[in-house]
Amino acid sequence: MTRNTRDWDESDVRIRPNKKGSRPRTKDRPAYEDALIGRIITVDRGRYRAILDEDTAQERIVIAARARELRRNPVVPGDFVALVGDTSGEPDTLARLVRIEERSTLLRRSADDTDPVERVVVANVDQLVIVVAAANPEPRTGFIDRAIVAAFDAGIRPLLCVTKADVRDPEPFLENYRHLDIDIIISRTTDETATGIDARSADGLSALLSGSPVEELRTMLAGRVSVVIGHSGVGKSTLVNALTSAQRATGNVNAVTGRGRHTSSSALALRIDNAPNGSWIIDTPGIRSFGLALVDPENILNAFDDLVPIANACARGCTHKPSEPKCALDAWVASGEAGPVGIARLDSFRRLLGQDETAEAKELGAP
Ligand SMILES: Nc1nc2c(ncn2[C@@H]2O[C@H](COP(=O)(O)OP(=O)(O)OP(=O)(O)O)[C@@H](O)[C@H]2O)c(=O)[nH]1
Repeated sequence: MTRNTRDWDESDVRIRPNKKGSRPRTKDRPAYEDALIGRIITVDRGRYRAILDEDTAQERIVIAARARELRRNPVVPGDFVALVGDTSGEPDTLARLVRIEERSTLLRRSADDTDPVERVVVANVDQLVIVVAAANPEPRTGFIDRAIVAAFDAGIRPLLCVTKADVRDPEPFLENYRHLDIDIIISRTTDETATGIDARSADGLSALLSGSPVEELRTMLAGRVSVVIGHSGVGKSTLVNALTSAQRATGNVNAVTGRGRHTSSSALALRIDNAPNGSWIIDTPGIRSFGLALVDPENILNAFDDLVPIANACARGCTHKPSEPKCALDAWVASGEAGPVGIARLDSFRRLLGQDETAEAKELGAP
């Protein structure tokens, strides 16, 4: 006779001693209905740091280990997870992570030469902040396009943040993005000490960032969870520090993560200062690529709401690429109804569609 699963606790997980059959059977797993739900902020060598009772007086960081039955399931920053056992967050305690809640979005890093496995990077993010420098290092449209495709495909809103506009005018290269519906923030350093935001970079030096672009970005990130990507040296750390500085100044970052940021090699969720509850930014050191192998063209098309009704006339299975003999988007241009803006939008759409064509295009850093 089966017991009511409500009576079960974690000790009811049946672990069979047999080597081959050590995973508990699905039907025997308890539901953990009394588990607490937390947000994963970072993962470090098999230990998961979750924030519990967020934005309440009981808020605490709990360190957890993954339950045996989840060992094949990646848990990443941004995940909401169910925790049982000691969830006090007291020093030297360890909770047990027993379930990953359903994810609203998921970003994957593509396989590359050194790592053949496609890995999950972050979960449940609303926005992808793509940071590029106007110069030093040079901006690469390939990198940006692939990141935009990855975001559209995952149902995440992309934002483009151009740094170092004090070094070079970014407008000529931004022409490539004016026909996409994405917000662009242009950041620069300033001499105005009264309005500038002093932010430390990854190398420990300070840069005085012009205040208004940082505030514009802060507004766009308000109340949302965003992930930030960019090549080394573009000023990503400087920007993230400008948005999360109060935590660092008060030393909370170390309390939260247990280590200094520059030693961090995994993604890390940080709370944005002077922003409403639930405003988080996830920094992704060293992550330069996203999986584009299985991009669905319809997901890209959906980001171009003016093209959707036109493309509805296409035959089923039309990829909308220029090679399609009867794509309704070509007929629209030929009829003269598209106009110059429509033509530019179609060009942008097709440029993004082309991003999944070659194997090396999977690597965001490819020139
Ligand atoms: N001129 C100028 N320099 C900037 C700007 N933003 C950042 N920098 C400088 O660019 C350098 C690199 O900045 P970081 O923030 O460390 O760059 P990063 O992208 O985090 O680099 P990694 O940590 O290597 O990934 C630092 O010396 C910054 O002070 C800017 O808007 N203008």
